[in-house]
Amino acid sequence: MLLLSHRILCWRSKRGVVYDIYRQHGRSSRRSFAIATSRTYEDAVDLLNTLQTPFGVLKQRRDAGIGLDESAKVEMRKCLHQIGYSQRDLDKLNVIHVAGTKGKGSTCALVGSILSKYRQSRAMPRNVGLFTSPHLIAVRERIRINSIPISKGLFAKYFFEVWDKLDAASATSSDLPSPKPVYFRYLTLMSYHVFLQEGVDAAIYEVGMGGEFDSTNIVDHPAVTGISTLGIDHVAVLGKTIEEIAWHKAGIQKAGVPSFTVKQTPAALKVIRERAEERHVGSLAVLEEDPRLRKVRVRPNAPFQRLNATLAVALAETALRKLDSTFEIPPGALPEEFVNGLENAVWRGRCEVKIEGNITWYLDGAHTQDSIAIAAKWFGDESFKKTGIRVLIFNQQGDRAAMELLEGLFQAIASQGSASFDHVIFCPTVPVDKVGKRDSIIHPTDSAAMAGLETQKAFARRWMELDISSSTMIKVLPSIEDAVEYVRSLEKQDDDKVHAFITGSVHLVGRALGILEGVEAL
Ligand SMILES: Nc1ncnc2c1ncn2[C@@H]1O[C@H](COP(=O)(O)OP(=O)(O)OP(=O)(O)O)[C@@H](O)[C@H]1O
Ligand SMILES: [Mg+2]
Ligand SMILES: [Mg+2]
Repeated sequence: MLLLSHRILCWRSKRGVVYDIYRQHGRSSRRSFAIATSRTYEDAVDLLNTLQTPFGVLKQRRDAGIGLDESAKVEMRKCLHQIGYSQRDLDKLNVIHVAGTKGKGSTCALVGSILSKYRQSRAMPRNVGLFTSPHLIAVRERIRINSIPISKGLFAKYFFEVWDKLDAASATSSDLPSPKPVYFRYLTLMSYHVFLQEGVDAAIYEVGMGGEFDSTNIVDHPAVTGISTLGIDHVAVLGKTIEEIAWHKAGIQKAGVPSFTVKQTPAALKVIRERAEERHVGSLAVLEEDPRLRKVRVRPNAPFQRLNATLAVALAETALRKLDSTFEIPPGALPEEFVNGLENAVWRGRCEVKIEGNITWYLDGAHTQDSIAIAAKWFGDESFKKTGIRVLIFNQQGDRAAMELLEGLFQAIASQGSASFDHVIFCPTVPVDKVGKRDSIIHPTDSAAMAGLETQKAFARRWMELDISSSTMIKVLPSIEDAVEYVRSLEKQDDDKVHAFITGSVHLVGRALGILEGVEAL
């Protein structure tokens, strides 16, 4: 059913959930006015997807130069109260809060893995929560307990509990009905509910965007805060300079709370120090690579990952001391739990290698200039000395300077010598002719450009200009499924080794992993 008036757009989903979208002052907000008749995980994800901000609205905001402000935090605090918690309840979570341009998710996963080892050996913490973004395959990957994504059943239960509490608060309020928090805010709110209900006493939070105005930044007394490597990303929202970006990220530091960062450019570090002082943090330490990591096999064994591990060690140690004031690491080598935690941490889709017969898949979701250079170097180190056919699969359709990203990738590959790709494939992340999985529906993309594969065709033209000397086959394919099939057909034709590098977007890598493994979540 689809009813359309100039004020209200209303539709009924297959499962009988009715939604409406009110158009107010040119901006849309949503509110469910009928009770869902069915409340499965799928229903929850469908409802959650209605909270995504449409591409057009994002674009309008960007074009008008509207940046971030306090509003997300104001709304989050209000909603936290509406779902039955006080600010002080969040202190029970002993939050480990991580901001940064690159390495946030990896650092969070490393901390989670270390704490999980202590949970096994000493029952401290009792339960470890991990909130990260974006997800690779299923949205429930964003909320983990003891490293495992919460089940579909738990996701649905907590999703609808939050939904109902917000509806009830809205119904009893004398104010106009307030729209639900948007997608990321809703998930953040829900994560607090999940962790508090499930007895989590150490919760690791990856910032969504920036830090100062992020919806994760409403915890007044975290156990510790960490700022990973800073660089340039999200310039439309955070600013074009490293100082502006650092200002946002350094806004997670809190009064009386220890703060850690890693070595940064002097300009970034200056801002972090100023913000630490302004906030009266407990202490600020700027970490160089931890010498105790020399004997630890972090994966990949690259400087950037050892720096993430350095930060993770400091964050985990501080959190453990918060849980047990007598906790101390003996001088010298790292304790077994730290070593095992670091060596066995799993963070999918980042520098990941998968072998399938003669095909080796190299998957990395890098999508900034700095990280794509690192990913290209990693691929070169892993594959250039080996014989076989080399394939690149690339996409980037978010709010980024995608062409510069592609050029950066080309340069980073070219700078490693004469090896190059035999096949280069550009494809959209969500197939244009197939219905995408509901977990991977991303509204903030330009659907018109996507339908015509305009972005991918432009990538192909640019690669052709850059790659003048080579005999590379350049292709635009309608979906990542087709790209995977294409690579598999190469293996069949030549019976040769194939090295396939998939990069440029976390969403692309996630979808590829879903196809390769046929799983619903990672
Ligand atoms: N410290 C680092 N410095 C530079 N690049 C890094 C660093 N850590 C990781 N990377 C690169 O960035 C990619 C993404 O890493 P990760 O998921 O940890 O970052 P993130 O900050 O969570 O990024 P996102 O913006 O996707 O949330 C990795 O696959 C790797 O290529
Ligand atoms: Mg990011
Ligand atoms: Mg991340």
